[in-house]
Amino acid sequence: MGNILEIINLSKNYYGIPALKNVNLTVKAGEIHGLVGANGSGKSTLMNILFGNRIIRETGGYQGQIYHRGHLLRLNNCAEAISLGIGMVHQEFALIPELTITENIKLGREITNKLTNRLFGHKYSFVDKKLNAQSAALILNKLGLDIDVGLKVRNLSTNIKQFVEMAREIGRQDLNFLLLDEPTATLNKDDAQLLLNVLLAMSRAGVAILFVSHRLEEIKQICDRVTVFRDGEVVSRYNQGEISTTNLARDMIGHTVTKAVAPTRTVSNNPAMIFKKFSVAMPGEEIRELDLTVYEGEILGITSLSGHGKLALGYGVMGLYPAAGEVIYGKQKLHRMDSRTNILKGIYVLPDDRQGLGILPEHSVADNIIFTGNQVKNLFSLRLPRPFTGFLDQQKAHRYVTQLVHDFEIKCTAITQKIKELSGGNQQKVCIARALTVNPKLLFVAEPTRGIDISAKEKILQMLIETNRSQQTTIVMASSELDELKRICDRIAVLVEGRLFKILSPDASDVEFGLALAGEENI
Ligand SMILES: Nc1ncnc2c1ncn2[C@@H]1O[C@H](COP(=O)(O)OP(=O)(O)OP(=O)(O)O)[C@@H](O)[C@H]1O
Repeated sequence: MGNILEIINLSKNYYGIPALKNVNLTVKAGEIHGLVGANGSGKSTLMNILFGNRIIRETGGYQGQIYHRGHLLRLNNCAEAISLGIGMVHQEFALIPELTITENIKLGREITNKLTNRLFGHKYSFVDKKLNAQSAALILNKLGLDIDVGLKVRNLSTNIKQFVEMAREIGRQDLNFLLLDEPTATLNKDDAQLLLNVLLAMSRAGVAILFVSHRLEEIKQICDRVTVFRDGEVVSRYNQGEISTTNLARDMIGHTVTKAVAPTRTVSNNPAMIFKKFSVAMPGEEIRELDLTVYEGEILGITSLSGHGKLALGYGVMGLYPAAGEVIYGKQKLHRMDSRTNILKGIYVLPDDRQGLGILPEHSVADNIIFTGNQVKNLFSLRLPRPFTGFLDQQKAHRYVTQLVHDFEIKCTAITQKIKELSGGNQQKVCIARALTVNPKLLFVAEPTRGIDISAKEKILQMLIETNRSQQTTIVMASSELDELKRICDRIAVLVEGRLFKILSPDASDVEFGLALAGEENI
């Protein structure tokens, strides 16, 4: 089969710092080609070049040649890529928040009304809302999602947004080359499998796919070939049959990875937080009348299928979506679901929506790490008498941030670098560093290892365990990564349709979890 894509000696610098060095790569028609590498190794940069993303031109372009179906590719913008049949599913979503799910999926290729087509021509015809909605719902059904397609994207959870992004691309008839930047990062195994099946079907239909994932098992399962990046260079390449997750991990990280595991123990039965008939109206991810007790000092896992509520609990407590019911924290009822009030009480929520809620994009890595700790607890302020309070202790902040950047292996040119210039995984590490800086009594984390490479993932899990054990921080971890939950949690709550279905021990088998996630009792 011929090459859809041929890349010759591709290099890219950002402000003189190399992100890609002499990359050579081919992708054949109908091939699924995996791309793996540690955080900051250049994967998204390559994808952005291939999709004509303007950040590439704004930062000085690239060197080397790219051929798409035999023609030299020189893209000025993403619209040109789309017109050539290239599609992209972004790591950080590229959806229009104010439009509905249908409008996002059908944008630019709406089905128009037959009668007005005949009267005014296609260009001036009315959009057939009903048919568009039916078609969007059908595409989402292929991905296993049953949702009201009239909902605005602004209010959706990250995993539902991921389905919408994917649906927008698979609904295209003209697609010949699809770029996927971690499309399964927000999905649990079952949801991810549905998506992988769709990718396999697309490849059988001749679409070439470049597939970035930190889940090496997925790479092994569906890729015809895989290329490994380290520090912007190709370090190895494997054909299907030769792909082993151990080799991929070794090549991309350069060392072996030790898995974080928390020894089992008995936790206190003092409640840290009690939810009584607690509901959160997060569209597509609602929690309905949840009764749940979180115990002091435990790590409680929360999992569910996509759209069944696992992400909404922390958002509800912080008042980011309308909530109803009762929450008792310690011995007192929480009267206000409000971020600042609750942070002062020792509650902190690390959201999964990094771009929307997690980072201050125009600020430095250092500012992002110390921001909440300093704003709310004055952790880095000079201890001066009034009225001289509020000045930053630069040295203390510098020492602290430098240490965390080292411990978390955050890849940045300096702690003064703007966070928006970091790779996605490195931004996520900064968000976690900020949460741990606040040293909360009760920490809600949602998808903490999303987009994180296999080495840093274990470091983050280890840090959560250490914070829990040494600071007695109670942790509620919402995740689609069952394996991670099983390794670090004391108990795991399974939600079905926004309600607590079951609480399982981390030792429960995958079959028991599978049944619970599907809302079925053990036989
Ligand atoms: N806009 C930018 N300005 C400056 N440097 C950037 C910019 N975007 C990316 N970089 C740098 O280029 C390098 C490669 O980043 P890239 O996002 O391509 O990595 P990645 O392999 O996709 O990582 P991840 O797995 O974390 O998504 C990183 O060192 C990053 O800091």
